[in-house]
Amino acid sequence: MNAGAIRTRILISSPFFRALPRRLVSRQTHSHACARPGVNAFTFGRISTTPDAMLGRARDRAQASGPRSAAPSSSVKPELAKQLFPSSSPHTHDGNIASWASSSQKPRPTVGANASARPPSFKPAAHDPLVSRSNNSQSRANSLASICSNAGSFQEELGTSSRPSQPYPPSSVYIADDDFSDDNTLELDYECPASLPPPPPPPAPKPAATLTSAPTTSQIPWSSSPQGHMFPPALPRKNILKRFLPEEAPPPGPPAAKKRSLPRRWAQRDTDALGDDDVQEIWATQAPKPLATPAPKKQTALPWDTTQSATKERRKQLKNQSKKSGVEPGFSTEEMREVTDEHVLQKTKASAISLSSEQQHVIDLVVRQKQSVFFTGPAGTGKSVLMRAIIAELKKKWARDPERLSVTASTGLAACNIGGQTLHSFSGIGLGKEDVPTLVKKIRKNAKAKNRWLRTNTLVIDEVSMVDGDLFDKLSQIARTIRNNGRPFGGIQLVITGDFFQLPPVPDGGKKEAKFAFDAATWNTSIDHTIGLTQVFRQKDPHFAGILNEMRLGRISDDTVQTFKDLSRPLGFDDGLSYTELFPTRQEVERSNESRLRSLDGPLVHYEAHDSGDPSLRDRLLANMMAPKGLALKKGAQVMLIKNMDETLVNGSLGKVIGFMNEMTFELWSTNGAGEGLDSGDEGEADAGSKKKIKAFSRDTDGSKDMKEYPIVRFTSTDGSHRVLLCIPEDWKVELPTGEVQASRKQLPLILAWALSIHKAQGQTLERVKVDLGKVFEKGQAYVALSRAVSKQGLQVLRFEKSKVMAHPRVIQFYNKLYSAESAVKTKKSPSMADFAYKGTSTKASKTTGYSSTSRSTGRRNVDVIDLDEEEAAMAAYG
Ligand SMILES: Nc1ncnc2c1ncn2[C@@H]1O[C@H](COP(=O)(O)OP(=O)(O)OP(=O)(O)O)[C@@H](O)[C@H]1O
Repeated sequence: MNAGAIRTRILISSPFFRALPRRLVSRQTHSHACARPGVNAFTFGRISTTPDAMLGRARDRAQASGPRSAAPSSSVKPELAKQLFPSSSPHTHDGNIASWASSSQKPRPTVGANASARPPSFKPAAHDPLVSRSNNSQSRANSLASICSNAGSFQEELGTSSRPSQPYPPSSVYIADDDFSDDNTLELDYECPASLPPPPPPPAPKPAATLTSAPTTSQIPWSSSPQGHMFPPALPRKNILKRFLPEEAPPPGPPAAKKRSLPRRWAQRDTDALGDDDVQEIWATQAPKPLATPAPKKQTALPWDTTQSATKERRKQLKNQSKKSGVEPGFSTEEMREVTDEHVLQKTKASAISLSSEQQHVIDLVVRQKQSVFFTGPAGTGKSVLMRAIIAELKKKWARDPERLSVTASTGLAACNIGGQTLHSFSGIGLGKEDVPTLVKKIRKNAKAKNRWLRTNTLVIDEVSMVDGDLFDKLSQIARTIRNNGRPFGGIQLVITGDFFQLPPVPDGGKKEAKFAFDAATWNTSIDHTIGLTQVFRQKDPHFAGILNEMRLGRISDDTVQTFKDLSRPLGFDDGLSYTELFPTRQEVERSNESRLRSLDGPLVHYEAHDSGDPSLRDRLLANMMAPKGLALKKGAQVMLIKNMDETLVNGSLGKVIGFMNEMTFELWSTNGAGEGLDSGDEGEADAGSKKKIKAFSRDTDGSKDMKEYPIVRFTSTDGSHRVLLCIPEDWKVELPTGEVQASRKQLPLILAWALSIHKAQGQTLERVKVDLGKVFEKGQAYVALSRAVSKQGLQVLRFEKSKVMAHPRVIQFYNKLYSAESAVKTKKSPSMADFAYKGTSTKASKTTGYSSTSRSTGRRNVDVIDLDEEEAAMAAYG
């Protein structure tokens, strides 16, 4: 049976099929009938003429046809029911998305009509989407509304759990001729096993076992060697074989088995996917010493590996090598040695992040359980780290179909941080001021935007606190209309993060106050789970984390006020590195950076960005880019890295410009010990002396290298060690999910970093920060500013006033209701809440943040809610 046949059967025997519109059924079956005449063609041909009645029979037949055909059905059914047909319609709307669609739609059959024509054999079961949808929708809407919308409605929600089912609203979904031009979106991410790629061959013997046993004897013939011998020899194998020619074999007797670690590439790869290169690498690594040439130094790509990825990897290594071994002109020999010493790199590489259990729980919900999730939590709880991990997982999942994942954020800067695009750009709505029918028409005219809506399975939205509630509703309705799917966001899985206590949406001209996303009518029905992250990673000091948390809630004690006032003392560090200043307004920022740059001696060096892309789009797309169009630097300038280089040199690392060199001179510095003879403390002379040498050297070169001078920056990396980097231009791209580049900018990965706006600093972690709260104008702004700091020791606060600490009452109410729901759940012990609730505990979290950590679910659709402790609840209740 081919894949198509199996797929069709599963559709028939699943609840999904019952909800398929008539025309789609006919189309699916028709194509199948054409492909496979005979029994199937007959069956499906009949279905295509009288669908509903035939569906029942087909399903019965499929079920009766034996365990083989029934198995996929039963295993798929609940999953599909859960994923495809949860409650959908926003309670503020009648569910008739036709009213949102363009007026040019033709009369169409409706799902409602199909539902009413269902034969008795389709009596709604617990998982029948056509019935439970209405039921779920109602109870879930109530449940969620009770949590987030109505002050006293939680009790009501508990009381409504036994409400009778309500019929599905009739005639609610219209189908346009081209609405199923992309039928496979309807399958979402389910594929029947037979349509998947063939299963991998049985696992190869464990590499560890193979590899450790190999060197113990020199007489391993090819036939008993690892499965690499199965592969046809390639040219370079000559070298490998040479090592194992009998005459070159070591003398008989077991040579001392040397403990060898696995090559990294081996460890990362599937053992059953060994290629020629792997064989070579394994042999190279395994070759006993006396046999042949010494084992080559550990490489991740061999010279003869000319695959694109290997070449890219090698280039990257070379680039990193030259960067990492850089020596700072003007530093003493000892300091230079310290910088170039390999141990610095070794040490820094050890500090990789491992996700906490609550972070992993969210990954599980999103990636494995395919739930729509909103995860929130105070500043520094690792929301961005988690989001990046989720994106990485989802990218792996959709490696073959990358358009299924769309990564967006509310602002350009936030989007850059996660390698995505703005929500506006993704949706193709421009500024999005028009009403939904107009926006839908606009998108339908834009094939790319329409395709994005149709192809997306998972939509990531970062920094949701800055997404306007009306925009959220519009997007949900647009998705439902364009995808012709009445579920929230047209069935797209949402992965949303942000902290509503941080910066709110920027209100547009007409509106007095911004509307939060959680105030959107469709918010509750769009989110399956709300998870509260509780473990603060940024601040290690529990007291500091605690007072920041007070600020977050806008309720600070007198002691806390005093603590912040005491932080007005100047910051003093003796390593020459200054602090970052944060200001509420952009003017203050520019003024500060310019004056600090002016105050430095020495010539100004300008770096103009090289932009490319469609000129009509380019400037707008690149306007929000962190990398500036023009950058002026001087020796001694304080800069911030705006791109991740490796584990310890990351976006946000602070550094100081210590000189300017071209790539050639920098290489010479690092490889030829160009720092010899430099006296520490005499940077000027050192520079001059070394440049003389370098000039002489560069005359001998063929001029193929870029001789432009770039800044050499001495960074303090995340583990506190110093790293020196020649900062050469990097690329920033604004691209579509397909990888098509819309605009790009080539610029140094640096910005002046004496001062930043608080809005730009959102999402950053700063070791040393001075905050001037004088002109704070926004709720959450003071909290965002102060919570960037890692410690009190690295924080200076100017013009702190209690009145500057403002939390939005609506936000307090929102979080407070999550708490109330949690309290109620604790009392009632709802049996269903355990289904998806986060069960891990985090004692560390309660120690460091004063939070208790479990999150619970409150209803059939399981909404996890944040569990606040008494103190916080008391504070939150104030709102
Ligand atoms: N699991 C983890 N283990 C160790 N460190 C972590 C972990 N998760 C996050 N961090 C660190 O905590 C700091 C804050 O993380 P992150 O910026 O993701 O927090 P956030 O919740 O997004 O903060 P904000 O709301 O302020 O943007 C970073 O320095 C990050 O490296």
